Amino acid sequence: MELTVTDLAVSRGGVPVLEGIGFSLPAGRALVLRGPNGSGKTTLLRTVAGLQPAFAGRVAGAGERIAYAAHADGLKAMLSVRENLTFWARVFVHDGIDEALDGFDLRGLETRLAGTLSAGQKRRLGLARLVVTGRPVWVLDEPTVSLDAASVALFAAAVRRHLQGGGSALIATHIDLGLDEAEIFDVTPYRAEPRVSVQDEAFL
Ligand SMILES: Nc1ncnc2c1ncn2[C@@H]1O[C@H](COP(=O)(O)OP(=O)(O)OP(=O)(O)O)[C@@H](O)[C@H]1O
Repeated sequence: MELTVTDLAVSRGGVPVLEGIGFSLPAGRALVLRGPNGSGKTTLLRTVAGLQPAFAGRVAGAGERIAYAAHADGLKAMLSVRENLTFWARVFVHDGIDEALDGFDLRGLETRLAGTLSAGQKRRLGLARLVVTGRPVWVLDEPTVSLDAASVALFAAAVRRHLQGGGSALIATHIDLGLDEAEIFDVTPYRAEPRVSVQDEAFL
């Protein structure tokens, strides 16, 4: 089943941000959202994840198929790395804890409290959580913030495994992930149609 976005329009704080957005994301594929700051990438991801209402258009194939990872890592500071993954695996009634630990190089940190991790280590754990959700559509907002080059490569490899397993990924990022197989979708800043005044119309 593919994720399909059709003619989507979204406002934030009463101001139009996105209009006429459409794409489809089949199983096994990744789509990278590009666009300048403020163009609406986060807004689009939040709408796809069901966290932001649209005022027009349609999102199909999302809902409970989505695993959403935003800027905040959302970790339980007083649980260990393994306990965090176990917690989320139970919430999503899935497993994959060992795959998550191995995939994000977290074995050496398994017993550490999440609250004591460095920013990049927290990010790795936050992303490892995707694996234990078992959900097919990963929706990721700037997933590589705080990651060093080696961790970006781990992340790209995890996405690739997810795609090979029949999953898909929608990713907003400003950096090159090295995912050559990903398609690019440009989110262009919303521009209101220029209004033509009655006076101007006289000259048209
Ligand atoms: N709660 C809000 N109220 C009003 N405007 C908002 C709100 N949240 C976001 N916006 C505006 O919506 C527009 C799109 O924001 P969004 O965060 O989706 O952009 P982005 O492409 O993800 O940006 P960046 O690359 O900086 O992360 C921006 O102009 C932003 O200021």
